[in-house]
Amino acid sequence: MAPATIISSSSFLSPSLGYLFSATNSRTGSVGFLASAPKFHAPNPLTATTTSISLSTVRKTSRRLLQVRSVAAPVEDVAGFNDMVSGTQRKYYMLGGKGGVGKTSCAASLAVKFANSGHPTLVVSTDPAHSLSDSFAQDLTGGTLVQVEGPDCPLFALELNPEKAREEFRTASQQNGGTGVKDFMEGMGLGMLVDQLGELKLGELLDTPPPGLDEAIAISKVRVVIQFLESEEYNMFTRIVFDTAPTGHTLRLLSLPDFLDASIGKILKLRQKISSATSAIKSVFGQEENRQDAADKLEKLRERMIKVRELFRDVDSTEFVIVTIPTVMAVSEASRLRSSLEKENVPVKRLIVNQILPPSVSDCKFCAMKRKDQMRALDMIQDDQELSTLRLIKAPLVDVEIRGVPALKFIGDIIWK
Ligand SMILES: Nc1ncnc2c1ncn2[C@@H]1O[C@H](COP(=O)(O)OP(=O)(O)OP(=O)(O)O)[C@@H](O)[C@H]1O
Repeated sequence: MAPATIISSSSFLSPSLGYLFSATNSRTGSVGFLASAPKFHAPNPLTATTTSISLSTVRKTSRRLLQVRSVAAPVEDVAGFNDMVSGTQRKYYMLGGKGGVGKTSCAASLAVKFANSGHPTLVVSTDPAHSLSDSFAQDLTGGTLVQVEGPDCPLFALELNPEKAREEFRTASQQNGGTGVKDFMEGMGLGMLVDQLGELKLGELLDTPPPGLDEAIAISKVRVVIQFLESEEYNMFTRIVFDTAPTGHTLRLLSLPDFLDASIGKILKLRQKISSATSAIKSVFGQEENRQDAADKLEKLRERMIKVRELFRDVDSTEFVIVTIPTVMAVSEASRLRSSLEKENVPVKRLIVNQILPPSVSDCKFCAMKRKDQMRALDMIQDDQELSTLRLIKAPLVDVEIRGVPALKFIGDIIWK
């Protein structure tokens, strides 16, 4: 058998995890890692067997591997990271998939990698069940930008709070002293049309929003944040990474801008029709200002929705990265997600298959079974017409919890090459 070439290696000292070490073998694709000072177990990258070695040996080996890398090895371009990192124009990456597959870990590690590659980066969570704080091991709650400590370049994080955004939207849509959709509609001069508008489900939309609206509002808030970032003070961000909610939420979110645009468009048209006829009466009752204000707010919401839709579909600046794990269920969901994204014209180029069992020469019965299942799921991807055309990024299951910037850098260096 031809000797393996070590093509990459990395190491870091994590306060909570001890000294971690990784090396990738170009022949087997195996990733060896995990060591905890002063003695630890690490798979030997050359033989894929586990050896007990000391920290100083790891340091020496690590140095040697880095030398090998810098002298002989071409950098593997599995994820096409060079392409992702090149250029200083702003790019948006949305990571999404089934619940629990590792979306947050992949999004956070990408953000760290961008920041360490020289891009001032913002990572935003639109998942109502945020885990960015857990992932970065730092309190990022509160709905405002928080700087993440550790990366070379500025990295900021934002956990959007849909509840808060909905409250703000609700307040904005209410008339003086009024509550709920009826007053809002009356404020729009559309009180008498509430019944006819039932078909537009506006009442439902505002009083009991369908799942996904929270996120749409949150995303529209993102747009506001982005506009804010576009101000001189914040125009430094060149990469924005979104950690999205699980598939169902995200799909509804992607189709919502169209739905809202159409609904709001119809409402505004109706309002226009009746406004000239009733303006005299309205001014007698002194409500014209409020009505105009409500109409302006609705129009602004519509404009934001259009911008969100454009953002989702702009091939030059935006990409949706699907994250999955090698199980039949997760792959099937990833396939459906790709197909739905395609229908929505959302650009997708990459698929991460996360938590793949690293190679081993001595599988236990459980691992052997698990590996077989994973192989089946990976074969499924090859045969799937939605997924087989995507750039496949295989990420190993690591034996530590991916928490904190050093751990994210570690996994990021494996995934994003
Ligand atoms: N490659 C991996 N190896 C080992 N553990 C992993 C890997 N990827 C993710 N994990 C772990 O799996 C758990 C879930 O990961 P993560 O929070 O990133 O998933 P998620 O898809 O964002 O979840 P949710 O849908 O709940 O938001 C975390 O504990 C994370 O550390």
